[in-house]
Amino acid sequence: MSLLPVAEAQERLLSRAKPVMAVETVSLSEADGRVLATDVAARLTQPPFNSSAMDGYALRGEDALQPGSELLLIGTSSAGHAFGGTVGAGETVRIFTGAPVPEGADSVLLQEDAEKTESGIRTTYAVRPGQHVRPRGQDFVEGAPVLMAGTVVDFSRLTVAAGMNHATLDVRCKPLVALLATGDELVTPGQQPGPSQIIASSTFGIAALARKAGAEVLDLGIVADDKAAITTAVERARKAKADVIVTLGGASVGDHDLVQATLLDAGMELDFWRIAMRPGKPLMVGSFGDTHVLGLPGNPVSSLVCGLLFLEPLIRKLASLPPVKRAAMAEAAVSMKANDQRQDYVRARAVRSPSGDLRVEPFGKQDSSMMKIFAESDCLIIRPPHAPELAAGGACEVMLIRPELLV
Ligand SMILES: Nc1nc2c(c(=O)[nH]1)N[C@H]1C(S)=C(S)[C@@H](COP(=O)(O)OP(=O)(O)OC[C@H]3O[C@@H](n4cnc5c(N)ncnc54)[C@H](O)[C@@H]3O)O[C@H]1N2
Ligand code: MOO
Repeated sequence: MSLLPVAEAQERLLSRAKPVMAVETVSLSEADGRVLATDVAARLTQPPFNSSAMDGYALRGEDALQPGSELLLIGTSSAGHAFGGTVGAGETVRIFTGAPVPEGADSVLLQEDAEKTESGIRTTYAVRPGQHVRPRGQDFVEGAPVLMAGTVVDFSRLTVAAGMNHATLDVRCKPLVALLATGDELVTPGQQPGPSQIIASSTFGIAALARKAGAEVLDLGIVADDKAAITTAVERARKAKADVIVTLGGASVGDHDLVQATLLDAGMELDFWRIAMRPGKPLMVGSFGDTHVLGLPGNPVSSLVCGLLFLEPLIRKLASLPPVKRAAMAEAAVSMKANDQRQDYVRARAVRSPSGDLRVEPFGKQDSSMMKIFAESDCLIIRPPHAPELAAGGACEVMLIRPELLV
C-alpha cells in the first residue's frame, strides 16, 4: 500500500466531518469557550434609564452655559436611589455615577467644577448641554439581537450575555471523543510496572489535547491486545454515541497490532491507513457511519504529532470552532539534511528574536518514543517529502506546539 501525503489525508478526514448540531443549555459559568447555538437578544434595555457617567450635579445645561452660574440644590440621586422630583430652572440635584438623571435635568456637572454655596452650588466651568449623561439604551435595547449564533463565547461575550440578563446560554454540544489505549504492556501511571511493562502515557496527552480543542473525553482505559477486549471497548464507545473513537497503539503491522482487523470485523469502513509522514506513519482513519475512527500509532511522539495534525482539526470542525493557527515561518539555526519520501516533523526549540524572527534548532535525536524531547520542544520543523538539504539560516515552515507562547 502506498503512503498517503499528509495534506491529502487531512483533507479526506476533514471533508467528511460535519459539525455537531445538538444543543445544550449551560450556565454562564460553564459557557466560556462554547459556541452559541442561537442568536442571543437583550432581555432588557441598558442602561435602563438616562444615567450619570460622573459624580457631580444634575442640571439643565442651559442654566450653566457660563462659569459662575448659581444653582439651588433640591435633592440627591445615587445608584439604586433615584430622585423622585423634577429639576426646574436654576435648580440642581447632587448625583453619583450610575444614578438616574432626574426629570428636567439633561446634563451633569463634575463635582470638581462646582463650589458649594449656602443654598447650593456655583459652577466654575462652562457646561456643554448633554454632557456626562448616558442615554437610556445606549448599550443595547430590549429585544435586539446582540450575540449571533456561531459566536465563540469568551470573557467579553460572557459579560454582555450576563448584562442582557441571561443566566444560561444555548450552546452546541461538545463532540464526544472516546479514547482507548491498547497494549498488553501498558499500566496506568502510579502503578509499579512489571519487568516488561511500560506506563500508558500518551492517553493523558491526547485527552488533554482533545479537551483543549473543544471535546468531551470518554476515557475507556487500557485494553489488552485481544480482539474481544478491543471489540467490547469499541462497543462501549459506540453506545456512548462518540463522535470520534481514538485508539492508541496497535496500528502497525506486528502480530499484536490487532486494532484495524478488529475494527473492520466490527463493521468499520476503512478510509485510509499509512501516511507519508515521520513520525506517525501507521495512522489509520475510518468510520462507523458518522462516527470517525482515528487509529493513532503507539509511540507517544507519533500519537501526539498525529493528534496535532489530525485529531485537533477534526475536533475543531466538529465543534464549529476555528482551526488553531500553528503554522509559522522560521529560520533554521543549523543545516538540515535532504529528506526522503516521508514528510518529517522535526522536534525543535524555537526562540523569538527581539526583531520578531523565529529561530529554530532541531534536537539531535528524533526517536518517536522520546517523550522528554517532545515536552522540551517548542515546534516541529516541517521537512516536505524530498526536500533538498537546508543550509543554516535557511527559511523553513514550522508548526508551533504552544502558539500562544511564541506570538
Ligand atoms: N515492520 C514494521 N514495524 C513497524 C512499522 C512498520 O512500518 N513496519 N512502523 C513503525 C512505526 S513508524 C511506528 S510509529 C510503530 C507504531 O506501531 P503501533 O501503533 O502498532 O504501536 P505499538 O506497537 O502498539 O506501540 C509502539 C510503542 O509505543 C508504546 N505504546 C503503545 N501505547 C502506548 C501508550 N498509550 N502510551 C505510551 N506508550 C505506548 C508501546 O509500548 C511500544 O513501545 O510501529 C513501528 N513498527
Ligand atoms: O512513524 Mo513512527 O510514527 O516513526 O514512529
